[in-house]
Amino acid sequence: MRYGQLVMGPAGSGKSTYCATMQRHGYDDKRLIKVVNLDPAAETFEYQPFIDIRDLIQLDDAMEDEELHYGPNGGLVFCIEYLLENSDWLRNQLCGVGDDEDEEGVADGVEEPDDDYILFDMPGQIELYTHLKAGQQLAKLLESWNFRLCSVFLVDSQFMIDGAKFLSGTMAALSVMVNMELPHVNILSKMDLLSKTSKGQLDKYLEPDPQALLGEVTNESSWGRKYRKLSETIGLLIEDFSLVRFTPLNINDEENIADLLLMIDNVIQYGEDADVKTTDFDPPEEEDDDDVEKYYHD
Ligand SMILES: Nc1nc2c(ncn2[C@@H]2O[C@H](COP(=O)(O)OP(=O)(O)OP(=O)(O)O)[C@@H](O)[C@H]2O)c(=O)[nH]1
Ligand SMILES: [Mg+2]
Repeated sequence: MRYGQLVMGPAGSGKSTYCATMQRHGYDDKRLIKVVNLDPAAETFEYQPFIDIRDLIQLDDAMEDEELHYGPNGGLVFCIEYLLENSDWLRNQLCGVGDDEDEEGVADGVEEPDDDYILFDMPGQIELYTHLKAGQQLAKLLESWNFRLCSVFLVDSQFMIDGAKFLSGTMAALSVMVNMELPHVNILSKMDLLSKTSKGQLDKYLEPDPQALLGEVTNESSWGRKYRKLSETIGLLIEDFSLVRFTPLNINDEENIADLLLMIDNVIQYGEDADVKTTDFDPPEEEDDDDVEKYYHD
């Protein structure tokens, strides 16, 4: 089994910084956390990439191509689709097969390494995860290569300190959750940049009281007043089903980083395999009640 976090979020929300922070935290803990850069437009980052999509395709390739003629946004989507079409390349890289061996296709005999822990630093093109299928296809591909995955969705905390923004950030997180169909963790990034007052404002939303929150949303603008009932219903829905929760991250606070990593480890059941009991006794047919009872009891 291998473990992976798909690190997603809007442009500039702190994805690459999060990956670098986790990798450094891992080093300090003598734990190897690899990072794969899947952003073809990335220029610099502070982590050591284990694999870099730019070795396969760069955004400029898609934009400068005479036939494709993409702008930056369409170009980015094209690059990710190109990666999915050339998934052999990614699989070879993930299995540590060098480029010169690629010619022979994916080496069928190549074993996937065990216990790898990999963060996938994704592009800030939110539609890849909210409604396009590319994000989900990548997840399915990785799962077929033995990865146990979790979505990690970052939202900049500076954009979450009033009711209307909080509601729209929450809806974005919800659409990623629904579209990706993976265990999901939301992070409020850049907490170190919030003033004391803003932190206080944010606290109110972290344990949301929809009435207080929506009172604010709905009084703010004429739109808010007009659609008061709609906003209230959305707020109550999120509250009732505990659909969306955010965990704050201050990258200067080691304890905060450690707690967050532990939480995500639990979500992907990293390190728990030793406790998983398996059985080679096939579940019996439903009709035989005694056998069914014995199986589950055992
Ligand atoms: N102070 C502070 N700055 C941060 C933090 N996270 C990111 N930044 C800054 O915010 C900017 C964007 O951060 P990135 O990590 O590149 O964000 P990203 O989500 O990878 O951006 P794209 O890949 O362009 O979508 C950079 O200038 C970072 O230094 C944080 O936790 N604290
Ligand atoms: Mg980035």
